[in-house]
Amino acid sequence: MFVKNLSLQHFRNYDELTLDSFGSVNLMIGRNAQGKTNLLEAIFVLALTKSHRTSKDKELIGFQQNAAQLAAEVDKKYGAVNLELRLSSQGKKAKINGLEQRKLSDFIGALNVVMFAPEDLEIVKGTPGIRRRFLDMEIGQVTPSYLYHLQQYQKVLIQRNNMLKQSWGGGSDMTTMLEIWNEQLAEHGVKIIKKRKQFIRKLQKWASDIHQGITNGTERLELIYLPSFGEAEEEDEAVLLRQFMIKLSQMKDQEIRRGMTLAGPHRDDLAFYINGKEAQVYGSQGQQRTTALSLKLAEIELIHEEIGEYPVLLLDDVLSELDPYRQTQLIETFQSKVQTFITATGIETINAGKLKDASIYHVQEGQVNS
Ligand SMILES: Nc1ncnc2c1ncn2[C@@H]1O[C@H](COP(=O)(O)OP(=O)(O)OP(=O)(O)O)[C@@H](O)[C@H]1O
Repeated sequence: MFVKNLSLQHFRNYDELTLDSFGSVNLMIGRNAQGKTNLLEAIFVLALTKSHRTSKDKELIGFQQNAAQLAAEVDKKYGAVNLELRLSSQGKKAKINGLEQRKLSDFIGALNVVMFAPEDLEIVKGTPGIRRRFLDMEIGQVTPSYLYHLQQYQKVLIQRNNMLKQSWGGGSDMTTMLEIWNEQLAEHGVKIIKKRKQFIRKLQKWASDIHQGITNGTERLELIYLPSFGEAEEEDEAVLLRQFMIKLSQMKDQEIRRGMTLAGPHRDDLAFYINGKEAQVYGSQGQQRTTALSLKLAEIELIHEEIGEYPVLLLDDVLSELDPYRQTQLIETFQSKVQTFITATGIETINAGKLKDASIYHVQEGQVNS
């Protein structure tokens, strides 16, 4: 997959911008707060209709503006596609080749990206919610139906939680309503859990190989899914459905007392183990960073395996954070097979000698010069 060009209107600090003829490796150089990350973010938003760093679309729209427009032409295995996305307070409008898409999930996946940014360390170190967001974003990119089930699940979850909060005292009316919600929750929840398990199993395969390579064979990385019920290995939908329903009925009294849903994919987590020890608890900062890097590199391979072509790689301010060995390892992974966009404050901060034929862009106060 190859992003040929990008145009932005009222996106972050870009009033009007058109960049043509991107190369295989594109280096965005500039001082802090000039708009380098905003460029990578724009490509990310065109892929997922969401930012990697904020859930508030309003922040993406230029100050004093009502709407932002993003567009790019992407070369894919089966031809070129034109992507357009408009963000405004009324919502999002997405077009592929000029045709408006009824559902955003029909737009997501036309462009695939893998973003690696300093905050990805939080996938290893941070709260379970960050890991679930990581899983949801990554699976959603390659499996649009996952996003549908996620949306439906979240709707049911809100309604079910509202009912639990209203504390009807657990009478028979409530029991009947709960049973209806339970069925809907489990129907969508099971699809989400199954996909997450499959994704983690495949990601584990790539990530552990890559991690071994980066650490010269000294570290064995394992990814372990921590479901809120049942066994991590169970992937049979009928079994999962039964287990989910049983768990919900076991938790009923506790849920009424606490006024919230206590089992389901919204309570799942993912753990990383290095040589048998949990990285979040025992890993050094360096090991946690390498784990995040292995995950991202694994994603590149996984997307390739799933859709038959490589995603676009977005490296935001990360090369300078890696030691020369890891930088080289990373560069060798993407060089000549994955189109890459890299931000850095100065060319001297990265091992530019290893980068072949990089196109260089200078970013200053929302203006870009090549
Ligand atoms: N909605 C917005 N409208 C206008 N400008 C914005 C908006 N959001 C952020 N900015 C501006 O964008 C700039 C930050 O851009 P960006 O995050 O791309 O920085 P950067 O060049 O990657 O810097 P660093 O190297 O520090 O990460 C800031 O000047 C900020 O004021």
